[in-house]
Amino acid sequence: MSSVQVLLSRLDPDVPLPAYARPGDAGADLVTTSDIVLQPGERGVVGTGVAIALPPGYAGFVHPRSGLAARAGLSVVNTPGTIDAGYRGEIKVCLINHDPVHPVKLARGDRIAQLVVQRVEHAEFVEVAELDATERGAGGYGSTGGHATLGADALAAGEGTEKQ
Ligand SMILES: O=c1ccn([C@H]2C[C@H](O)[C@@H](COP(=O)(O)OP(=O)(O)OP(=O)(O)O)O2)c(=O)[nH]1
Ligand SMILES: [Mg+2]
Repeated sequence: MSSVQVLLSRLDPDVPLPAYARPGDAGADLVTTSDIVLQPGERGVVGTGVAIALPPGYAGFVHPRSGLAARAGLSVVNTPGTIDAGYRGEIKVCLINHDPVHPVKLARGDRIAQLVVQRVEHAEFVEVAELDATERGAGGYGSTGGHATLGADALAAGEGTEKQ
């Protein structure tokens, strides 16, 4: 995998640097600097103890970890969180407990999210009178079918499709 050098400042001297758990991993794990308990449905912002300077043309995206999501219902509210190249503050993570019953207990140093660094482009928005025609057109939000979790009654009632 190609790599890009990203300057980093540790705001909390005891936290580990973001690290890729395996050589081909896309995300470098981030840890929480604080202990936190999230009740069912509760959210909370935690620090990661690091600030970075991404080169221009790059952005960081804070993704949830799938293991914690599946086992505990833990996710990131604004997934993926966007870290702008110009941002020099501490990377923070807005966690949420989606489990309907059990609290999620996290301890300082736990790996709670992962940072994916990607190249990004700025769009040059060019206004035109009409857009070109495509096969998809304006069809979206399930226009191709595949409502696996919706029953026939719900589909007949139009649930899961855009309301006009
Ligand atoms: O999960 C996240 C998301 C964002 N940020 C920081 C870095 C990012 O560059 C900045 C702004 O994020 P965003 O643009 O998503 O938030 P906003 O609500 O639009 O704030 P702003 O008005 O500062 O852009 O906040 C984080 O630390 N963690
Ligand atoms: Mg913003």
